[in-house]
This record gives sequence, structure tokens and C-alpha cells, in this order.
Amino acid sequence: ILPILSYPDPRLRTIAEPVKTVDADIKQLIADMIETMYDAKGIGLAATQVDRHIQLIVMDLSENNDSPRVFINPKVTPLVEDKKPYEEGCLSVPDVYDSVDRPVKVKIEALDGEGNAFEEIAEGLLAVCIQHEMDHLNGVLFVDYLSSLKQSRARDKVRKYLKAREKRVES
Ligand SMILES: O=C(O)C[C@@H](Cc1ccccc1)[C@H](O)SCc1ccccc1
Ligand SMILES: [Zn+2]
Repeated sequence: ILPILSYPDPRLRTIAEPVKTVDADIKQLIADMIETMYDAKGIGLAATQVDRHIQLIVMDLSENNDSPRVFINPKVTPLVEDKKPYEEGCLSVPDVYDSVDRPVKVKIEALDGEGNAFEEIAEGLLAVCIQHEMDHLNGVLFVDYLSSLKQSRARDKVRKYLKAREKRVES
């Protein structure tokens, strides 16, 4: 299980580098990120969130959390102007949920966990999640789209959440 960085940690603002070769180290990181994502009850996780600044995303949108997906050096292109709001959360901004508008249909070009290139048209939750994760690789958090009042409330909520969690661990 890898530690997940919490907002407003500046390391979350790092721009991720492309992955050169899908070697054993990358494959180990992929396995660790998938384990970390399941442990944190997330459906997506970007390498940035575990302080590894490479273009790598893991995701599992399945019911029984048994079909993890890997996106390496992903490129996401909106296919329509139409945007829809979705109540987003983020493992790096615990206990904060708010509505974000994003393009409803995108094209994803990436390498899979074996380093093979693939292309996919995404709509629905996959489109929302891949855009949320892509933002992480570009140092962007979903709270950046909210008003400054909501951003300061988010900082307070995360601070309180982390303090309470520290107490739980002590007890
Ligand atoms: O990147 C993350 O922090 C994991 C995100 C992925 C996500 C964000 C917004 C919308 C969809 C996915 C979430 O924390 S995973 C938790 C979650 C689960 C179901 C629906 C929304 C969020
Ligand atoms: Zn997130």
C-alpha cells in the first residue's frame, strides 16, 4: 500500500513525465497502485497521487473490483463540445465532493500494462474518471474548478479529516 498525497501538498502540482519503457519497476508500481486504489476504495488513481511523477493511471470501474485497467502515457481528446456535471470526489481531497462539468465523450490513446498501444472512445463514468486522472498528471485537482470560497472550505475539511484520522490511528 502506497501513501496517497493530500491536498494542498505542492507535490500534487508536479507535471508527470512520459514513461520510456514498461519495465519491471513500472509493472511493480502498477501492482502497488492497484492495491492502493482498492484499499482506498477509489475507482481511479494517478501516479502523481503516490508521489511518482510519471504518466501512469490505474482504474477499475467494475462492480466486483476485479478488472483493473492501466493507461500509460495517455492522451485524452474531447470529441464533443457538450459538457455534463458530475459529483466528483478525490482520494487526495478526502471528504470533499462537488460538481464538475466535463466533456461527455472523449478519445483515449494510451499504452496498456504490457506497453501495447490502444485507442478507446469513452463516455459516462469512464470519460469523467479518465479526465479527472489526466488532470492529476498535469498537476490539476478537481477543486481547482470550484469557487475560491469552496476551495478554502475544502482545505479546512481536509485538514480536519487528516487530524481526525491521525487521532484514530493513535487510539
Ligand atoms: O483520482 C482519484 O482521486 C480517484 C477518484 C476517481 C474519480 C473522481 C471523480 C469521478 C470519478 C472517479 C475517486 O476518488 S474514486 C472514489 C469515487 C468512487 C465512485 C464515484 C466517484 C468517486
Ligand atoms: Zn483525484
